[in-house]
Amino acid sequence: MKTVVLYYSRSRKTASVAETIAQELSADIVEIKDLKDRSSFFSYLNASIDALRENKTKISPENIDLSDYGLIYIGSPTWAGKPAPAMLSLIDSCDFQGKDVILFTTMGSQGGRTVIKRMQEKIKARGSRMVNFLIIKTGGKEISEIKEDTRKKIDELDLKIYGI
Ligand SMILES: Cc1cc2nc3c(=O)[nH]c(=O)nc-3n(C[C@H](O)[C@H](O)[C@H](O)COP(=O)(O)O)c2cc1C
Repeated sequence: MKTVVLYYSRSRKTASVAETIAQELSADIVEIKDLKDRSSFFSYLNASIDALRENKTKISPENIDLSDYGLIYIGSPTWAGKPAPAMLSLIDSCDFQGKDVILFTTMGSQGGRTVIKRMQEKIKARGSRMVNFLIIKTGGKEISEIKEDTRKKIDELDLKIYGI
């Protein structure tokens, strides 16, 4: 059973978690891009509003063929206690029927639980089940620390036993 890691990342923190997971688990990895420019400091407020309202956004790739995969990791940063719009848009556009899913989120300090809960509801409605989840705190941390924290979590949660 093949594993894939799908993620969105605005400032590369969720990307570093996703890359560590893919490396440790020898999984495929796909980055989802949000076609709305969210790079400037001023887009922060808009990004939070979009997340809070669960506004859809245009993404690339628009959807992903998951038929080769049995286990799917889905990762998003925490935005105003919600998943980033790119990941909710992706979940709505892919076929998750019968898949096992492990969700992960990064956050500065708080709100990760509600992100996991919301993504869990969304994937359940699309016919898959969450088998585990990870929340990684990134506030004040270097990328190397975030990667180390991710490796520790992978061991702690025994994530290598899934998808064998
Ligand atoms: C629009 C926006 C909203 C955010 N809201 C929260 C939040 O509610 N709680 C929190 O702990 N961090 C919040 N953060 C911080 C990010 O969740 C955190 O820095 C995350 O690791 C960034 O991931 P990324 O580098 O993959 O984009 C927010 C960041 C942005 C840009």
